[in-house]
Amino acid sequence: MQEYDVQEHYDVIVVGAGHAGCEAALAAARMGEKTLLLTINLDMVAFMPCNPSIGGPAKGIVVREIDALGGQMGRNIDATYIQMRMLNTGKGPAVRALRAQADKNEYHRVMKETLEDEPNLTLRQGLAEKLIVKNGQCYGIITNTGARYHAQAVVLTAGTSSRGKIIIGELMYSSGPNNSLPSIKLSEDLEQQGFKLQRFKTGTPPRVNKDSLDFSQMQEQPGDTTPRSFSYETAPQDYLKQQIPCWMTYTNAKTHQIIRDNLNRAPMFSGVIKGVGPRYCPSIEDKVVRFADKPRHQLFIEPEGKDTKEYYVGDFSTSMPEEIQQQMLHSVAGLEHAQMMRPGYAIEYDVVEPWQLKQTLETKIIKNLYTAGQMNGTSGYEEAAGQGIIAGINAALRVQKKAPFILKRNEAYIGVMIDDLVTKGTNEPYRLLTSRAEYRLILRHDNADLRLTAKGHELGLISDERFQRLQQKKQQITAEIQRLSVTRIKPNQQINDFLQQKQMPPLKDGILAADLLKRPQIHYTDVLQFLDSNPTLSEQVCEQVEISIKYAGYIKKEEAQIAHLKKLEAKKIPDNIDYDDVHGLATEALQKLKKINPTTIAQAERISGVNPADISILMVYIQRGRIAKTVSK
Ligand SMILES: Cc1cc2nc3c(=O)[nH]c(=O)nc-3n(C[C@H](O)[C@H](O)[C@H](O)COP(=O)(O)OP(=O)(O)OC[C@H]3O[C@@H](n4cnc5c(N)ncnc54)[C@H](O)[C@@H]3O)c2cc1C
Repeated sequence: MQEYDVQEHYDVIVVGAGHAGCEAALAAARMGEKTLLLTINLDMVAFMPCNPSIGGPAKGIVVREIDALGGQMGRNIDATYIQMRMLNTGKGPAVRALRAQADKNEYHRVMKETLEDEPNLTLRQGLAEKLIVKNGQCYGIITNTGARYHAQAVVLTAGTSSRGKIIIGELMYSSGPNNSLPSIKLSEDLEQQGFKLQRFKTGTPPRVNKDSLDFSQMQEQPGDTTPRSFSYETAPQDYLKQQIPCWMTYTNAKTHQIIRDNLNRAPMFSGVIKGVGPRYCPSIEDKVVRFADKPRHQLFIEPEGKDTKEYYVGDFSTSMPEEIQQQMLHSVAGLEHAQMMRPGYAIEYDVVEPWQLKQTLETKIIKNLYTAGQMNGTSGYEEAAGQGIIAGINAALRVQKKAPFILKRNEAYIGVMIDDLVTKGTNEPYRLLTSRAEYRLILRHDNADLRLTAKGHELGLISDERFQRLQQKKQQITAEIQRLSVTRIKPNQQINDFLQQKQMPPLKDGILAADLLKRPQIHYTDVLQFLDSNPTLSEQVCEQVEISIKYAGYIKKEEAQIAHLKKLEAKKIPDNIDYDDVHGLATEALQKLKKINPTTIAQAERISGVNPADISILMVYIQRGRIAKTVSK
């Protein structure tokens, strides 16, 4: 192919308009950089190849974090959802999670429109095959048509297309998701540049036609009657008025028998395919074998949109041959006559081993080259988008010659995820879980704006007006907490009757309003009835007041741990450290420290195989000033 230089000026190039690529490109463009977003197929922008839903435990928090930083995912799902539910409402605030069922085509269409409307952004169809690299620095990409695009920074977000291979029973062929073109040469080029790649796999269930389903045999899963939104910008009057229900049914002994009888025909299960699969989204074959004592597994039957009859059979992901998938479906209550519109399939793809990345998602091997999303070893739209916005921001900051932007573990789930990836690597598709965060009570769904909006504003991604609104909200929360902390409620008939109803002893002396609120089963709105002249506050402010007071003890504990972490984060490891010169390190610690090259003592501590004794040795070495010249990373 004859190559030619494209005569267009770009600062940042983003390859791939999936969930990571859309956020990366929008962030870079909104920060003022001329950005090219190049993708294999414009009809698959922000495409959801698996479950058409956004959010859920931990993932929903990431969507809010993206929104607080000025990203698009929250706004896009608010504009295109067909059902919204808050999960885990009976549990504590740390694990509550918003989840929305998306209209898959609308989600794609609205995101594409947003990209098209973005002033500094050029959206173009094309397949990137090679990087332009000189002296260890990336200057652009070359496409399959020979176009050479130049820029100062490049973000790769190739997703499951990276040397993708689709598997349906005995059928295997080279392909990206949903029969799209695979990205083969870019993978080969990355290997040639010295990157270590590994193979992961994932799967998706069959889709069925609504008209062939018997919903009378399923349980309805309606949306919440009190609507909510992911984005802090979505106004309540824009909430969807008529939600579409999802449905639930179960597998049974017959389904499991069909699966067991055909395990040798499921290559993803039988081991014919070597890629590592997602532990937290196992195929139905996996579940039947791993949990052999379970008589049934839940299946969620979910619409793919409001203008389509296609329904997604959730939790039924499979790589069985098509005919077996039919049999499996027909064994399930309500699906006896299900007409399969698309078979389920598995996909195997390449991943850049993420320890080769810095916390900014810039690669350690090639300067000005960033990678984000599924190609860094994660699984999920939200995980991809969370990395995308960070890579896009850092690419723009590099062009602007400004300091990088890193979210720490105590600041955001996005920070937890990236730190896990670059510090520990991953041997399987990485999914965010609330259990991965050590500061769960601080990294809540409801306070993402309080944690991150100021950062988004500083980066130029949040408007002054939105920032002012946040400042006002903060002031109202502080003032109300202060008021409840000094206002004493005197004992009287009204409060004692109330306490009796709650099976609590009556008040003898007065009680501070905040102390009353700290009691279990007592809410902020309960306390208000015993106070004079209450201020008019938004629901969001009331929620913060209640959580801040009720969980004050736990929050304080986490804050103390964070203070300790900050001390360790402040202890930088010089870039030019020669670990071979640090005597006494255990062999495993030496190898890992050389491989990961941590930037702080806190990060070094989190590397598995680096023990407290190694950390002490390292700290003494650094304190003694054995390093000739300190170069910041
Ligand atoms: C079959 C299947 C099942 C899945 N199941 C689950 C699941 O159960 N749970 C879960 O959490 N996640 C699942 N996922 C993963 C989910 O789809 C991804 O996590 C998410 O889409 C990743 O976003 P991304 O932006 O990183 O990549 P993608 O969404 O894959 O987007 C990558 C984009 O880059 C484009 N591209 C690739 N290479 C090039 C190139 N060389 N030049 C130009 N453009 C390029 C592609 O065309 C695509 O548009 C599944 C994915 C598939 C395909």
